Amino acid sequence: MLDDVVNSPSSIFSDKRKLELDYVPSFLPHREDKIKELGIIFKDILTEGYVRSIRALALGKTGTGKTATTSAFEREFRKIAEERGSKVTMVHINCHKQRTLYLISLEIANRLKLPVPTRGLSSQEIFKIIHDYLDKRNIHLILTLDEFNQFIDSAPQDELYFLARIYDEISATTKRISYIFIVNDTYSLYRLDKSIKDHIVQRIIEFPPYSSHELFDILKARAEEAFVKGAVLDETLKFISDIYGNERGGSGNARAAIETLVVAGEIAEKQGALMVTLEHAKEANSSINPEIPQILDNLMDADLHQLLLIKALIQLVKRGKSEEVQMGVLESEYQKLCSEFGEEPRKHTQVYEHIRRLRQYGVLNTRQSGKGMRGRTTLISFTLPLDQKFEDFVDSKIRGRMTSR
Ligand SMILES: Nc1ncnc2c1ncn2[C@@H]1O[C@H](COP(=O)(O)OP(=O)(O)OP(=O)(O)O)[C@@H](O)[C@H]1O
Repeated sequence: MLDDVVNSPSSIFSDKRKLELDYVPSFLPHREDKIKELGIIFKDILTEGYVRSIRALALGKTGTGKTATTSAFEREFRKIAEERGSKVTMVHINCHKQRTLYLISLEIANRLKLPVPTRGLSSQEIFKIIHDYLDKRNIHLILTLDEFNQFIDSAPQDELYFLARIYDEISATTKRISYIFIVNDTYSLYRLDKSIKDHIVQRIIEFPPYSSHELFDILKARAEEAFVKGAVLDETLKFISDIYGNERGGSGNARAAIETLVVAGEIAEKQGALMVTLEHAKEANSSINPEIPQILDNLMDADLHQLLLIKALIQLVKRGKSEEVQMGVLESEYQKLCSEFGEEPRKHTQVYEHIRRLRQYGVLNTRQSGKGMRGRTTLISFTLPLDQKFEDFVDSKIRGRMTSR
């Protein structure tokens, strides 16, 4: 153990990349059964002559391992297919990034290295080209659509219809495209028309929030990969997993737990300590997790523009007399803030969508103004008390988003 400590360039971290959010470890504690479930659902695709399109729905709250698990499944399934000589390819798309059917279709073509003209074709036509390509080469595609609720919430009905009922549009003997839809709340699904829902909600794999002991195992495995051997005490991991453990009122979010561990490690490193102790974890927790753990937890993933909207609201509330701010006022403050940060402000509909999302996260309240005000307008306020810690938290997240570009 001393060898490791002395020879490592950092006395704390041995490989910090292993703590990055998009890193998928080779072993996922408490999710191996979900990988198996996916394997059972998709195994028929490996059989020569299989003609059907399979649909699985991964459902669970934020940080419950949906992305990591489906990515691990894709990696393992690809390997098995290769060993068996079956032609299966996987494309994992985040609907938060590829927000329209057109962008999704282009991204699939791009990942398959399929040249398609970027102008002049509709998304439906691009899908047809993709299907022909798969057909000619006898390939099955498993398309994972991550954060699919974003697509449900923003896509026009006809695009949703096309995606879900693709084989009404493309006539094919062998249905080459199967899906994994990833969704973090059922609210969007309930709103779907039955004619679409039945093609999406077929086989559901649930991802429950993690309990404390599950989070402990996740953190332990991750600490072994990313930290110098013995640098993180078990009591440190236990403290963090108890904060987020679902049965103790926490969110059961592994992302937030890992992020707390990273900050604790950084504090320890800055202090020149050889170990990440309970005190470091406590300090990390209070710096990133003040009074309202669940809300801040949700904000861990917030988009830069959601954070800028929050900052704009903070400024207005601090400046103004009222806790509630009109939508239009917030929007123009946000636009000013964007120009200070050199960011292109988002359009009204997207701003609206961000506000809706922040309301879902529990950060904001919205209500329609009563009769007293000219016309009806949306009034927006914070659900949590404004304090310096919260402001600092938002500022640090904005800095983080700006520097990670
Ligand atoms: N069982 C697990 N073992 C190891 N790491 C995990 C596990 N579950 C989640 N993680 C890690 O926690 C973080 C969040 O997980 P992931 O992104 O898969 O969650 P998610 O359910 O897709 O969340 P969201 O709905 O917010 O996208 C990632 O860094 C992931 O590697």
